[in-house]
Amino acid sequence: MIRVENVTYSYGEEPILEDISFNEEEHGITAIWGRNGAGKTTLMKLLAGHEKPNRGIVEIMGTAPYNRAEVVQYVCYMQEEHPFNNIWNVKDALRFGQYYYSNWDMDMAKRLLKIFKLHDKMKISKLSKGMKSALQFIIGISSNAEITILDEPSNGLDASMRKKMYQILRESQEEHPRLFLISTHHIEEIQPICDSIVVIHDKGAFIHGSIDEMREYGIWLAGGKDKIEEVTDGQNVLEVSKLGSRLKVMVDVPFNEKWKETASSHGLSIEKVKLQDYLLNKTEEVE
Ligand SMILES: Nc1ncnc2c1ncn2[C@@H]1O[C@H](COP(=O)(O)OP(=O)(O)OP(=O)(O)O)[C@@H](O)[C@H]1O
Repeated sequence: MIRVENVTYSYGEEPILEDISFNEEEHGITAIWGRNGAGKTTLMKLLAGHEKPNRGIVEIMGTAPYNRAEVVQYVCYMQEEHPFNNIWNVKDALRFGQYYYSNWDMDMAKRLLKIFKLHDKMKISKLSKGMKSALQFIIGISSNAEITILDEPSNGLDASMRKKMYQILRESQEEHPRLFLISTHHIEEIQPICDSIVVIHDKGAFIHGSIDEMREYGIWLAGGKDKIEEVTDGQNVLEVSKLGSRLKVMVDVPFNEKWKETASSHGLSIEKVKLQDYLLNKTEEVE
């Protein structure tokens, strides 16, 4: 469905993305995570055909998307600040969706308007940040596009609305299997509904894999300094804090039986690191 091969892209002299590659062959929900300015939006623009790679191949359903109108039949891309016409109301935005996307579901769009407390006649220019995010999300879901790309869809939404959003996303994906690519800073919240994850950092440092595997990684060990040093010898230690004579360290290994036994036999406490903390530390190490 998506092929990105050895892609490099720069706005100026310095590349933002450098020699990145990943394929997405299956339907599902993929989270795109990275720190501010890492290049998430840039990657999404390349996939939606808004930008052209300087080097490498980007393909959507076998076609390079840049400047290809026909790719619209496969891709719905909702940008973070989607440029709606200023004089439009909510109904106009839904009509725009109906016009562009051949599998558009107007009944779904109307149902979602109620859930997110939006009305046909509301002027888009007067919507709050969260309401505008909700409208963009509604268009993304109702498009039923084979590939739906949502840039920071939860921007400005409160916790209860975000919860509804994740639930709708998963249900919609199960009802109409397709590929969602979703950039987010709320990785801890969205990870339970995701199948895979893309982590962008520092140009070429790029990870793509199953979220189940990624979730397994990262443990906290706490206990006596000597014991900690003994068991972490040769391991990738991502964070260290001193608690008097004790140490607490984050180690880049899976939270599995082997490590639970090692911790127990050395009198150390062990805990799983949250995915968000793990990724923050993981992307710290190559800076
Ligand atoms: N049109 C542009 N012209 C020049 N530089 C740009 C342009 N758009 C983005 N950049 C730069 O490219 C880098 C990556 O930006 P991008 O928006 O892709 O990051 P992001 O991961 O989506 O960030 P955020 O999480 O803050 O939204 C940043 O350094 C940004 O300043």
